[in-house]
Amino acid sequence: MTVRATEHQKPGILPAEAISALKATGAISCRRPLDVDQIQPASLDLRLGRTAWRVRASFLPGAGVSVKERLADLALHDFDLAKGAVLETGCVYLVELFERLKLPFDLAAAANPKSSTGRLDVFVRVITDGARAFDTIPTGYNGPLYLEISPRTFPILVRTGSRLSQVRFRRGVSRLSDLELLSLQSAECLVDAAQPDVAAGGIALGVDLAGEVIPGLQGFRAKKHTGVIDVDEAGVLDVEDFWEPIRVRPGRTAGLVLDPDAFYILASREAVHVPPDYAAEMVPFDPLVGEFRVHYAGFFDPGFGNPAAGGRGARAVLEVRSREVPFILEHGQTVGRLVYERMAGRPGTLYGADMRSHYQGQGLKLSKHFKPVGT
Ligand SMILES: Nc1ccn([C@H]2C[C@H](O)[C@@H](COP(=O)(O)OP(=O)(O)OP(=O)(O)O)O2)c(=O)n1
Repeated sequence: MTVRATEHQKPGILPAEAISALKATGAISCRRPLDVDQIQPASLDLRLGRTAWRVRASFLPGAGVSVKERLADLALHDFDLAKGAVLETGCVYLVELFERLKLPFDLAAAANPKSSTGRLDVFVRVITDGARAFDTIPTGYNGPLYLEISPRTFPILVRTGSRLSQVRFRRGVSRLSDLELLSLQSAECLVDAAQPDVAAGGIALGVDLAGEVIPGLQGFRAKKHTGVIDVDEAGVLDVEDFWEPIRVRPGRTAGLVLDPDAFYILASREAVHVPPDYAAEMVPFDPLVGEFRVHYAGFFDPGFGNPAAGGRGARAVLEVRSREVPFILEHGQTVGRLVYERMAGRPGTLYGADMRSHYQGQGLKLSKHFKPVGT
């Protein structure tokens, strides 16, 4: 007898409704009730708990060792986040999250910084007890979650309940092959490129350095020695206090020399679209191209850029840093790949259908903390 797979049993990324069901069955538990908007179309935002530890260095506990055991050696001091605290650049902090997981044996989870966190150049990664890899929570994991936080450019003000990271739940294998990706590209136009480049399970994204998104503007370079950014306050900061605009120089080749000490916000040349039954993730274009790194935050929600959810194709935001040496980026150069995965079911609310979505239909967009510029 064949049993018809229900939405909650099908392979794929779990939609909001199935994430709610995990909460109901105790696979997700929290020390305080979920915030109303904490479950997103294909992910759950994770909240900072009360205590932060400043640690000597980033670490992975390794098999059989708990994070608390490692903290006994590595913590320099701890402090309370209840009334808010500033996390300084160049330091590594660890915070226990409110959410705990007790995953069934057919469900794994993967964490990623929220887009707003990546756009501020705050490096965050989830670790678990016994972890041998960051941001990876294996099937059957039963235990607490911790967030490593390391602000790179701006000092940030965080508090208990701040949401810097998010987690997706995945059943089985749901990634599209190159062939499936090509056929979805012709049916749905995932990336509006004249000649889409599909390889290694991803579709290539290039960088716009010709000022096609906001005329005359290539992007933004972060200023140094700035004030503090409150991660929970949207739309309040003046762009010029934190960013220098990088302008296109008429008559010059559209390129940009990346300074290894600087952080840049750029936009993809192509508009991106995620159909409602899929979720996407931006991955580095080629790990062998080690000169620069694009993006820390790579989850793209079902409905991003989709007409059904008020989008009309939206640019991906590229968070870019050069590594050891200055590196020249050229207009249109491939900087990342979007991989697409099937959803286990279509989420009831798509990204952008809700007024709280900050980046639907975006052009070259800084994080939500800044007053809007351009598009
Ligand atoms: N490098 C990236 C990563 C993501 N996104 C887009 C696709 C996502 O669907 C959208 C929102 O991502 P998050 O949910 O991570 O962002 P926030 O939670 O910070 O924003 P919001 O408050 O709008 O949910 O941003 C992007 O343009 N460029």
